[in-house]
Order: sequence, then structure tokens, then C-alpha cells
Amino acid sequence: MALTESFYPNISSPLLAESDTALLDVLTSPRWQGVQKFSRRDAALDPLLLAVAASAGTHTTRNHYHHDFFPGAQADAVARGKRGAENTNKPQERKRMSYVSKQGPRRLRLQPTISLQPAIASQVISLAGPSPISSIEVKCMARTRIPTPYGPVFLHLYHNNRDNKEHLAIVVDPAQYSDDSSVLAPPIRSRSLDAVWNDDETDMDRIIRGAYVGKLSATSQHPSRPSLHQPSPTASIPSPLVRIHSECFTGETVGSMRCDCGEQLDEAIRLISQPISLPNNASPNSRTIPGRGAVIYLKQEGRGIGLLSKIRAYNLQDLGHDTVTANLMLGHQADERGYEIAVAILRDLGLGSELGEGVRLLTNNPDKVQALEKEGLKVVERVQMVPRSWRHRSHSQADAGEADLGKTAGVTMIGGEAVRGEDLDKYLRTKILRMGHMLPLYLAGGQAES
Ligand SMILES: Nc1nc2c(ncn2[C@@H]2O[C@H](COP(=O)(O)OP(=O)(O)OP(=O)(O)O)[C@@H](O)[C@H]2O)c(=O)[nH]1
Repeated sequence: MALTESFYPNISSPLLAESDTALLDVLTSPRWQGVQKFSRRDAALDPLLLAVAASAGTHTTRNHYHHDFFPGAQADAVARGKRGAENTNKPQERKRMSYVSKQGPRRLRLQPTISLQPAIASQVISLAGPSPISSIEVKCMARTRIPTPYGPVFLHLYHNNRDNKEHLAIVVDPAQYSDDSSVLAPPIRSRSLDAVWNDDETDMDRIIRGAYVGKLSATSQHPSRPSLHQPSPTASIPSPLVRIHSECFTGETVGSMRCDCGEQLDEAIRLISQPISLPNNASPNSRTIPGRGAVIYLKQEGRGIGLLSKIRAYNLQDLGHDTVTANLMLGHQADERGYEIAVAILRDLGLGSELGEGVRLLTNNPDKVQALEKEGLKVVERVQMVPRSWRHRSHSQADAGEADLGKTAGVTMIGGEAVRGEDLDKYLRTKILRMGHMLPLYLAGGQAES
């Protein structure tokens, strides 16, 4: 009450004797003509409302039951105002004031408890075998064509039963787009997408979720049919190029030069889209086919620690700590990612299976190669991702390769540009020296450090 008195000294004392709730009702009632009226909807920061809210105890919000917005401050206010400052040292009082959440701890919430709807679950791709990821199920919910500076790609959106994130697959396979029946390579298609989801599904339902073949247009609408067979490898065609890429909002969208993530995403799609030359014994001229492969885009911001922690980590980095130490100082691991969902998505796309063609993996990260091989995916080659600025350094003519990259084209804000700068050099150096990334360390002078 002391608070309301100080905010509203002109309010009469009988009124102040009312309970907080009654007082609010009176003050906000259209019938009350004696004092200023308050709109309950619009008075978000009204001091009276704040005073009442602060004295009303712990808060209940839709998602956070019993949270205290300002744990220390409110506990102190409650203790002093209601029980007296002398009581605050009592152990039982301290316990009552502590932060209480009715949400499960993060480690429990992240456990695989999410179940897909039965209709969906019956169509998902389950991974067989005794591996710890055998319970992972993924389902491609929708697919569409995205034109990019490097050509069309098919964006696939996945749901899974391990986390509630929407991971993506960016499939480069423009041969599917053409009417050319002499295309040699097996199409890269999602089995869960092409499955029949329910008996009532119409052709238009299938087309709208992306289960179509060829080029979709007002005059070309061919729903796909479920594929039961694993695409068989074609000896003369190199295995598809695949990248497992972790989300980086700062690098990909903002154009941050603290890391090379934006450049890597752009470069991966550019490399996968390059036409493939096939040797032709009968003729000196080699034949080319369209590039093919996929980027599995995982929602693993900040190596799995999330954007909030990554932003904090950047401030620690500005204080002089490297990326690994900054993560550890925030109570995270250096790298909290797993690649089980990526494996399941690759399987769904028919990529890397033992009987199939295998994949060429675009990465410098040994963990990714190991993770795929551990789950039985066939990695026939690791293809290095050399930072564009380092590629130039390794050549005597510093700018020789830059023109080839196409400065303006690109799928991220960085586009065809090379990321460079002191921040990036520190970041790459840490990856190589502390995280074991398999890349020669080029120094600014143009020499490789062993
Ligand atoms: N915690 C943290 N994460 C970062 C930082 N900079 C980029 N990232 C995240 O790092 C992830 C990319 O991982 P990298 O270690 O760069 O590369 P990689 O995927 O392990 O390996 P490559 O396949 O060789 O690219 C993305 O999720 C980015 O958001 C940083 O300073 N701190």
C-alpha cells in the first residue's frame, strides 16, 4: 500500500484500504469518475499495476509457471515487506525465495520423447540395427524448388522424433528438372516424401507437399510414386557431393566475418552445382552431366549452444578468449553437436547407404566423417573446404582465384565474396589447433604452417 500511496497521493485513504484487486477494479472501472481512469489494456508500465504485481507474489505465465522475473530483487522485496528484513537469513525463508521452475530440466526436455502423429509415424524412415540412433525417425514434410544463382535446388523440410527443430536438406539435382531421358545418375529423392501418407491423399495433396516428378507448372503436374528400391550406383558417375552444415545466423544472414560459415554454405552449393565431367572412352570429348548432391542444413546454431550463448561467447572472444574457451566459460562443451539426424536424412534421401553410391563429404571436421562412418554410411572421399581467402594466400597471385568466384552471385549475404579479417583468422586457427580440423594453417604471409 505504501507504494500506491506514493504514486497516487490524491487517492483517498478509504480507497487505499481496499485489497489490491478491488482497488484495481475500481480504478479501471468506467463507472469510477472521481480519479483519473486507467486503461488496463494499455497501461503496460503503469506504476500502480507494477506495484500490485510486485506484491502479488511469484508469477505465472503461459510457459513458465512460478518464475520470478527478478529473483534477487523480488525475493528481497517480499522478505522485507511481508516478513521483515531480520527473517531473510533463515534457511527456510531462503528456500522459499529461490527460483522454482515447473518445466523439466533442459536435459530431460531434449530427450527423445516427441512422438509424431500416428499417420505420420507410419510413414517415417526408421533406421534399423542396434545403433543408439536406431530410434531416430525423420520425415520429409515438404519439398519445393528454389532458384539460386547456381541453378535450381530442391529445399526439403524435415521433422523428426528427436528434437522439435525443422532441419533441412538442400538437394542439388537439376537433372530431375529436365525432360532428358538419357540422364544417367539416379535421382536424389526423399523416400518419406514419396511415400503414400494416407488412403485419402489426392494427387493434388501430394503435389502441394512436393511429391511430384519433373518440373511443376500449371501445365505439368505429375505426382511421384513411392520408391521401394535403393537407387543403384552407376560406376562411371562420381558419388554425390554432400555437406552437413550447421546453422550460423550471424555468418549466413548478417554477413559476419567472425567465421566462414556464410562462405561455406555458399561455396558448398556452388561446388555441388558444378557440372560433372564423365570420361568418354569412345571420344576425346568428355561428356558432362549436371552437378548433384545435397547440403544437410542442421539447426545447430553456435555448434549446438544456441544463438544466445553464441552472442555471449562473442563478447568473451572480444575479451581475448578463443571460441573453445569461450564456450567452456559459459558452461557449454566446445562442440555440442551430434549428426544422427543428418545420417537419418541422408538415408531418407538414399545417400551414402552401403549398397548405394556412397558420398563425397565436404568438410574439414573429422567428427563429421567419423559420425557418418560409425552409423554405417559410406564416405568414399573427404573433400576439403579451404577458406576462400586462404586459397588466395596459397597462390602467388593473390587475386587470381577471386574473379572466378563471382563476387556478386551467392546464396548467403557473403555470396561469392571471400570472408577475411583478423577475427576470421583467429577463428580458423582455433578450429585447426584446438578442434583438430583437417586443414593446412595458412598464415597471412602466404606460407602454410605445419
Ligand atoms: N560457439 C560458437 N559457435 C560458432 C562460432 N562461430 C561459428 N559458430 C558455429 O559453428 C558452426 C559451424 O561449425 P564450424 O566449427 O565452423 O565448422 P564445422 O561444421 O565443424 O566443420 P566444417 O564441415 O569443416 O565446416 C555453426 O553452427 C556456427 O553457428 C563461435 O564463435 N562460437
